[in-house]
Amino acid sequence: METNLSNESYSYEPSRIAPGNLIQLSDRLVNVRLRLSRPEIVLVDGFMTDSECNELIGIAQHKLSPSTVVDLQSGGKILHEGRTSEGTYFHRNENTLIQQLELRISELLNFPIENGEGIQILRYKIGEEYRPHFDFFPEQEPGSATYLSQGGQRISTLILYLNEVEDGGETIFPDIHLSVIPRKGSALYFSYLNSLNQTDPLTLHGGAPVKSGEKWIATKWMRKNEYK
Ligand SMILES: O=C(O)CCC(=O)C(=O)O
Ligand SMILES: [Fe+2]
Repeated sequence: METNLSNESYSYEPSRIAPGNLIQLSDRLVNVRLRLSRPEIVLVDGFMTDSECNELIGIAQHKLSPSTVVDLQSGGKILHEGRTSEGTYFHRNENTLIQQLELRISELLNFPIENGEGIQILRYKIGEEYRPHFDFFPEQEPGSATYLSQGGQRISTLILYLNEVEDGGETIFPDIHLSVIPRKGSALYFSYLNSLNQTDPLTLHGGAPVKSGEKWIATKWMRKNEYK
């Protein structure tokens, strides 16, 4: 008799990301550096050039404000001690660089641009962090309803590292004991919603406190349906 010792409830499905060590996108060749299948995590190098990273930081740095989290009761955005970065958003298509990145992301993920939220930029200074959390919305909480009404549940996250962090600032997955060290131009993908609408609890993750230097990232969340 087969016994499910792992106590797993999430059913894993084939990756959307192409196989192989190198992936040719229409404007870049990117190198896959790590693939994990449970949970699904893919790390690629060379997703952005240094000058694209610098340009993105340059246009974001003047419009940062303190990061918020969703209040699960009201659906409003609130400040929270677990998330101490500053950030900003770009609308889809907001400028040429954003447009190019959105096309590249959509090609890497084999998923429609229209399902993407606007790119979020975050800056963490020394001591700032984002404590472990899920990027999907808890379906049973009243505060999730407004978010879920704009394109449905999130299915995946792509984090773009825009600079090198002198020390600290890893993206951590505590339940699988994984830390990813930021590298300028690299992209970290993880997915957590399958076609059965199950969400993967192993994708609990956070941004560890920066110990030295600054950390800049851009984040693209994909929704199940078109995001409006
Ligand atoms: O800072 C990180 O590495 C993680 C960021 C993150 O989890 C998020 O933006 O949702
Ligand atoms: Fe997150």
